[in-house]
Amino acid sequence: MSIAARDIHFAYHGRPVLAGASLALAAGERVCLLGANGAGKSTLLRILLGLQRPDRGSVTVDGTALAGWHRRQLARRVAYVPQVHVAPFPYTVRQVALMGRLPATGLLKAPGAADRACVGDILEHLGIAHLAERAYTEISGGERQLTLIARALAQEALLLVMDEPLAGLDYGNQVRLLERLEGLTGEGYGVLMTTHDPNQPLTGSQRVALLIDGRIAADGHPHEVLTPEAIHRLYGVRVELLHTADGRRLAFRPAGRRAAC
Ligand SMILES: Nc1ncnc2c1ncn2[C@@H]1O[C@H](COP(=O)(O)OP(=O)(O)OP(=O)(O)O)[C@@H](O)[C@H]1O
Repeated sequence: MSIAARDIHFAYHGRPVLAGASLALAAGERVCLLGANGAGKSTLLRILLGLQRPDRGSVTVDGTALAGWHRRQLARRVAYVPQVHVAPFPYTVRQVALMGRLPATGLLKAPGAADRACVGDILEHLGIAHLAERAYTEISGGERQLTLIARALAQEALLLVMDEPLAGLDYGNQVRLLERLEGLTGEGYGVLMTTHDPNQPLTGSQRVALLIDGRIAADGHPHEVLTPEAIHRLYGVRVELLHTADGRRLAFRPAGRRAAC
């Protein structure tokens, strides 16, 4: 299963944002999309999901143009995990996750026993079963992110598109969420996520794509794509790459800084 955007052009009110961007995601891989603020990452994700129509270019799911998919069929292949938001009503975690069953049950039917069992299994699998009856408005940002992932998994989609899933999470929750995402890709899910931290794809991502000047300027293994030169092109800052004693890539840090003892 795969989703692919090819040669996407898009402008808001005549102001170009995307100018020939191409990006694909297949089941079983984790891809990080990096780009400066305003580069067009969220716009590209929305176009991939069919939430915004490109001015030019095509998006296909399993080789078929988005327009050829029924909305409900598509929802069972590709799921969107938005940035953590506060829900207007205090739905419980279980109710939020159950919303993911809508494409399967239809709007007019209440979820049945099989839907409830499916959601129960997913909450268990993601380690948040103990939160099932808690209000979504009264749990932490990390727990909300996991609840939104549970909703996406309940959709039965194999491809997950996530807009800055790590934003606002403390370090512990970032590590735990990344471990969960790694587990999901190991189970065959495809994960496309945006991030602002160039260190994050150094662990666990199979691919990283750089969105610069409206195009994907590089797309490949993080070790090949993420260089100090690439970080300079992306963000306009000079960095150096730190290595472990045995030569593995560890992290970027601003160039010229002395290490703390
Ligand atoms: N609805 C809109 N109407 C007009 N301009 C928009 C709209 N949404 C986004 N833009 C503009 O399009 C550009 C790309 O926005 P987008 O949100 O896709 O970037 P981004 O890379 O996700 O940014 P960030 O990292 O800051 O979230 C920005 O300059 C933004 O101001």
